[in-house]
Formats: sequence, structure tokens, C-alpha cells
Amino acid sequence: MTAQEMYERDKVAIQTTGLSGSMLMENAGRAVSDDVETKIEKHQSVIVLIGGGNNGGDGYVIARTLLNRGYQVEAWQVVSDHKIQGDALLHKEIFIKSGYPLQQLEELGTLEESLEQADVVIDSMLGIGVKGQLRPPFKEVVALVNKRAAYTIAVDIPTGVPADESVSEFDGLFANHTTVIAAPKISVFLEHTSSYYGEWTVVDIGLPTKKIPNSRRKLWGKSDTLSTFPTRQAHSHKGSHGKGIVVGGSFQMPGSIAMTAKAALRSGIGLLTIATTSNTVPLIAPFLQEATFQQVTEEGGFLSSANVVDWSQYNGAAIGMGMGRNQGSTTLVEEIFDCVEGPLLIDADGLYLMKDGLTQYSKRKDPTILTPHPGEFAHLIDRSIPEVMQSPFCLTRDFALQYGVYVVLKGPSTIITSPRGEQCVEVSGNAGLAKGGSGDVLSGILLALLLQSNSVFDALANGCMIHGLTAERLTESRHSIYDLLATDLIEGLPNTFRTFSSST
Ligand SMILES: NC(=O)C1=CN([C@@H]2O[C@H](COP(=O)(O)OP(=O)(O)OC[C@H]3O[C@@H](n4cnc5c(N)ncnc54)[C@H](O)[C@@H]3O)[C@@H](O)[C@H]2O)[C@@H](O)CC1
Ligand SMILES: [K+]
Repeated sequence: MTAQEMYERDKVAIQTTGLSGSMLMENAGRAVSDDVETKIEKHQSVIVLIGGGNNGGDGYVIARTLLNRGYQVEAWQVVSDHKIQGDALLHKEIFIKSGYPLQQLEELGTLEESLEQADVVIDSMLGIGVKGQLRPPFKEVVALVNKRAAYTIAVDIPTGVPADESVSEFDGLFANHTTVIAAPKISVFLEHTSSYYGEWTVVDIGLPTKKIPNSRRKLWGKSDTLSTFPTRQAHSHKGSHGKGIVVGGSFQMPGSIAMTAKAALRSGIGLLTIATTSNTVPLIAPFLQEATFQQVTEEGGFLSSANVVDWSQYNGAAIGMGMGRNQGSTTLVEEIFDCVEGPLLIDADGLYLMKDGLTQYSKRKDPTILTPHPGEFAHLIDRSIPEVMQSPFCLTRDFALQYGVYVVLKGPSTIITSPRGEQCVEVSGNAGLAKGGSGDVLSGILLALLLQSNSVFDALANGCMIHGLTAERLTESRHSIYDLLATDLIEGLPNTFRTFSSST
């Protein structure tokens, strides 16, 4: 959610049901306290830092709830009294009438002494309402907290961190854990802001799900994969699971297309053909007994035309892996655009070669899927990589809408966007995937799932999840994030598929 979407949901909840802001604040404070209790012990000393808006209001509820439950808590209001208004003021009064003392920040030294004694700091200073660079005293308090080693838990969002995209200059509090209220904010998933959150959990505050506006964005979870995973009919045959073709490879890079092909085969595709250069075939064929091969016209060792392929035999294609960026291959990419029936996935070098033909892609009647990493996407839209990283949700959405394509922007948080602008973010995986070849494997998994699923969007999200979970499982057992190779991922796929697969 963006900050504005969060405010809108709160507003609609209050208007349609009669829930009040102060009830939501009580719910939020209680829900955060429950989550905090899983992180702290009764003997530890806890400081709650309270700011002047509704995030501060949550802080009074949290301090009172933890004190009621027997924790050692010091509550510090870091702003002057007149800043506390509305629901926050109501909860400040309830806190005081419950018989608990409130510390007021007058000079930083006293707070610093308390912070030195504290085991745990709860940051309830600023939430999604922060605007611009931090002003005093927040800037100074954040600097003090960041200097100390106490375990820090942020409420909703670490103070100073923007909720939304496109803000690059800010001072933020570094939390060890963030208890996010109601729904993750966009900045949870951005490279330049996610590290401020530490680990994070989302707590429910009782918003009426039936009444609040639906989000156009979704965090894809394991339960989504379980409920949308394609089932295999007991009476199915190889033709029921799709006939796919992968186009790519060159003498210098024979491995890429081999990994895509192997991953597609391990992901349940019915039949797979590899269209590549003549000298690539003997290099990879011994490892791919289940595949068939199609030699494609080439020039100087690079693919140049696929006019020998009978495209009507195939239900879908993936193109680009290891094919090089030779201009002679541009024709091939254009031909494929005209000829392929069914989903067409474009990855790696294919993305470079298609750049000039982007407008053609909006005319395809079947789904076109682009799977760039941020560097490839930056190249496609003529922006810098940092610009892409700061606004990945907006930029991929604009692009998908403009060209009528699906975009899978790969990264620690992979963002999947449909041509209608729906988005989901998928966060499985780990640093073991940050290696050459991981993307080739992903393309193979995606092609296979595209040909077995009714929904393109579900196939893409599930494929990303299978890929990420496989990396997680392998680094929990046989591998580490250092040694994990793309070929290990392929060998790890069976174990992940066993979790999700079923037949009827
Ligand atoms: N009904 C609701 O709106 C609910 C809100 N909740 C909480 O309320 C938060 C949002 O509350 P608010 O909208 O009051 O916003 P915040 O509490 O995040 O921040 C607003 C305050 O920050 C100050 N401020 C803004 N930018 C600043 C800067 N750069 N330097 C210093 N001070 C700055 C403003 O003057 C204002 O006092 C959420 O993050 C969540 O924690 C929850 O209580 C659940 C219900
Ligand atoms: K906060």
C-alpha cells in the first residue's frame, strides 16, 4: 500500500461501519503489543518513544498494554504537549489515568542515559505521515537510537522512512524488527528502504475487509500458490501439459539455454524443443535427453532467422537466453513476435534485441511476458538503474500498461505486473540466487507453468515462488548462499514441486 491508500482504507472503514479512529488505534496498539511480546522478555527494560501524530498514539496504547501485562516500560513523549491531539490525546489520557508515568523529552542527554540502560526500544515516533527530511527533535533522537545497540522494534514503519516510492533523501531509524500495521507499505520492498525495517510482520487491526477498497497490489504468499497451483489430471498425456520451444544459445553461451530447457522439463512441461545454433546442439544435447532440437539459421555463430521452425506445433515460447546481442539477431526476434502462438516470454539478450520493436508487442493477441532484472529494465526504458530501484512499482506499471505486456521485474522482491496494471510482489529466495544462470532457470520454470495454467498472472507468481523457495530450501540443507549454483536449483526443483503438486 501507499500511504494514501492506507489513509483511504482507514477512512472508508470508519465511514462505512461506525468504527472510530480511536478504536482502530486501540486495536493497532494491542496487535503490535502481541507481536512485541514474541520478541521480548519480562526482565528486559523497554523504552517506548512516542511522537506527535497517530503513530505516537499507537505508542501510548503499546506502553499501557505492556505495562498492564507486567513488562518494565518507560514511555517517552518526544514532542511538546500541544502536539498531542485527537485520538492520540485520548489514548495519552487513558495511559495517564491508568496510573502510569510519562517522561517528557526536555534535553537529549536524559533520554540518552535512559537509552543506554534499555534492552529494547520501541519506535512509535513517526509512521506513514512523515514528510521530507526529519526535523528536530526526531533527527537527533533517531541518531541516538541508531548509535545504541538495543534491540529496536518500529511500529508500522521505522521513523523517517518514507512509505512510498521515489523518495531518495531521508534519515531513517534502523529497526531490528518492524511490526507493520494492517498491510505492508511499498517501501518494505524497495532496495534503498527495506534494510531499515529489519525483519517484519504484519498485524491485523480489524479493518472490515469486505468494505474497504480492494488493492491493485498483492503480496503473493505460499497459500496463494497452494490454492492456484495447476493440478495434473490422472488421464492426462504429454500433449496436455504444453509443447514449448526455447530459442537462444550461442557458441559462447551454450549453458543458458540448456538450463532454461532443463528447468522447464523439471517443471512439468509436456514436450520441449530447443531452437539454437548448430554448434550449440552437440554441446548441450548429451545433458538433455528429454528435449528435441531444432537447428536455426545463423550468421557468425549467432541466431539470425527462425523461418525453418513450424511455429504452429507449439503452444508457447521463451526467447533470449544466451543468444548474444548481435544486431543480426534482431530479425529473429521480430519473426518470433509475428509467429508464436500462445504465451511468449522474452528474457536476457532478447530484451536488448526487442527494444526498438516495443510498440509491435502491444499488438500481439496472446500474452507477452518480459522478465528483466533492473539493469535490463533500465535499458528498456532509458533510465538509470538507481531510478528503477527507487520507483519499480510505478515504472513497471506504466510500462506494462503502455505496451500491453506482463513484466516480471526480478530482484529480492520480484514485482509482477499485468497489462491491466495489477501487481503482485513475491519475496521468497535469498542471496544465493544473485548469480549468473538463476534467471535462465526462472525462465524455464515460468514457460512450463505458463503452459500448464489458466492464468498468466498466477503462473508467473507461482513460478517465482517455486524458484525462490527452492533456493531457500537448498541453503537450509545441502548448500550455502555462496556455493549455490543455478544447476543446483534445477536439481532442487523436485523437492519444492512435491510440496505443491497434486493430481486429480
Ligand atoms: N485511523 C488511522 O489513521 C490509523 C493510524 N494508525 C497509525 O497512524 C500512523 C499515521 O498517523 P499520522 O497520519 O498522524 O502520521 P504520523 O504519526 O506518521 O506522523 C504525523 C506527525 O509527524 C509530523 N511530521 C511529519 N513529517 C515530519 C518530519 N519530516 N519531521 C518531523 N515531524 C514530522 C507531523 O507534524 C505530525 O505530527 C500510522 O503509521 C499508524 O501507525 C493506526 O493507529 C491505525 C489507525
Ligand atoms: K514508527
